[in-house]
Amino acid sequence: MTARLIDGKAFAATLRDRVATAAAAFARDAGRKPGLAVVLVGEDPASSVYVRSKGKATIAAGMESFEHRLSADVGEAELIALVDRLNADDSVDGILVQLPLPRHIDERAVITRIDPDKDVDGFHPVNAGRLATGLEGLVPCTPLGCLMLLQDIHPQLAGLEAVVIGRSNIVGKPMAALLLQQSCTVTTVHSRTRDVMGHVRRADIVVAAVGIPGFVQPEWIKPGATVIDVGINRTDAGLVGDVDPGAAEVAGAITPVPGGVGPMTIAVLMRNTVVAAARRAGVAVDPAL
Ligand SMILES: NC(=O)C1=CN([C@@H]2O[C@H](COP(=O)(O)OP(=O)(O)OC[C@H]3O[C@@H](n4cnc5c(N)ncnc54)[C@H](OP(=O)(O)O)[C@@H]3O)[C@@H](O)[C@H]2O)C=CC1
Ligand SMILES: Nc1nc(=O)c2c([nH]1)NC[C@@H]1CN(c3ccc(C(=O)N[C@@H](CCC(=O)O)C(=O)O)cc3)C=[N+]21
Ligand SMILES: [Mg+2]
Repeated sequence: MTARLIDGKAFAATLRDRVATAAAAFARDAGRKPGLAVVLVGEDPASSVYVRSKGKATIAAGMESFEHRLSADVGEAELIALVDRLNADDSVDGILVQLPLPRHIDERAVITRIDPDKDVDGFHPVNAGRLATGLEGLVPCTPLGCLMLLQDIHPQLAGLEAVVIGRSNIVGKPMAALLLQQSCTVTTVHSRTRDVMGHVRRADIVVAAVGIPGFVQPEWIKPGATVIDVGINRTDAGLVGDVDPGAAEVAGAITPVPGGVGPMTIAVLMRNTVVAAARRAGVAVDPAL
């Protein structure tokens, strides 16, 4: 058996089309375009590439893009002052501070400074709390993109066994919260879990967010399970995921790397920006977005 490949790139393109339609409706109703501010500190080449592709996607969706590039030695106070200005700027609906930040800057201090209603990454503890308690908020882009792919394959997620590998605040924890909200039976495993394989073997849905190339072995996968590979690892062999490619011979459906979750992350960022704009302006937005 060979798994169906989940085409995240194509799915992301359809989501970006719907976002563009919603952005145009917003512009008509609110008299201005939705605006996304992206802040990049330092010149890490990979981060630079992401920031450029976010800027392009923002403009292609009919939204305003504000890029702020600061030098690697910028002080924490100066970065926080920029966040304060973006919070106060009415043309800015979404604020994204590219992570990781240089070591001399306290990431937490910067993220908690962002207005939660402009926090399109969904990283602010207020948005984490809203997600955990079922309140309307902004949901982290990568896990929400994974959920959209999963819902496409499993219109009924309720009752399915889901195993999330990894417990970071930006992927694993919000992914588990979203699956729980969908009434999956959710297990989160991490580096201190005694028998990772034993948990993964029971799963109808596996989401791998570990950061170790090829970590998830084909033998761990229950035949027919759906596998979402969040991993983005740069190796000598190129960009690889957290799942061994052999898993495609066992799974029912699997996301490729590249072309799986990565493009969804950017498309959901666009989606979150229009949603944030509509809520801030008090205008309607397509509830299916
Ligand atoms: N496609 C996209 O858009 C995105 C992709 N990524 C990618 O996803 C991956 C995960 O990212 P992120 O969550 O930020 O990574 P983190 O490093 O923050 O978290 C990794 C998690 O994996 C767990 N882990 C590490 N080793 C093991 C092990 N041997 N067994 C079980 N669990 C283990 C860690 O456990 P513990 O908590 O105990 O340390 C931790 O919870 C990376 O490859 C990253 O590049 C990330 C964001 C967006
Ligand atoms: N505040 C913040 N928010 C983020 O969302 C954020 C961040 N910081 N820091 C870095 C990570 C990583 N991330 C990715 C986005 C898109 C792809 C993506 O589009 N990947 C393509 C391939 C791109 C390539 O070839 O390099 C793919 O998987 O097909 C990957 C990774 C967002 N992140
Ligand atoms: Mg730091």
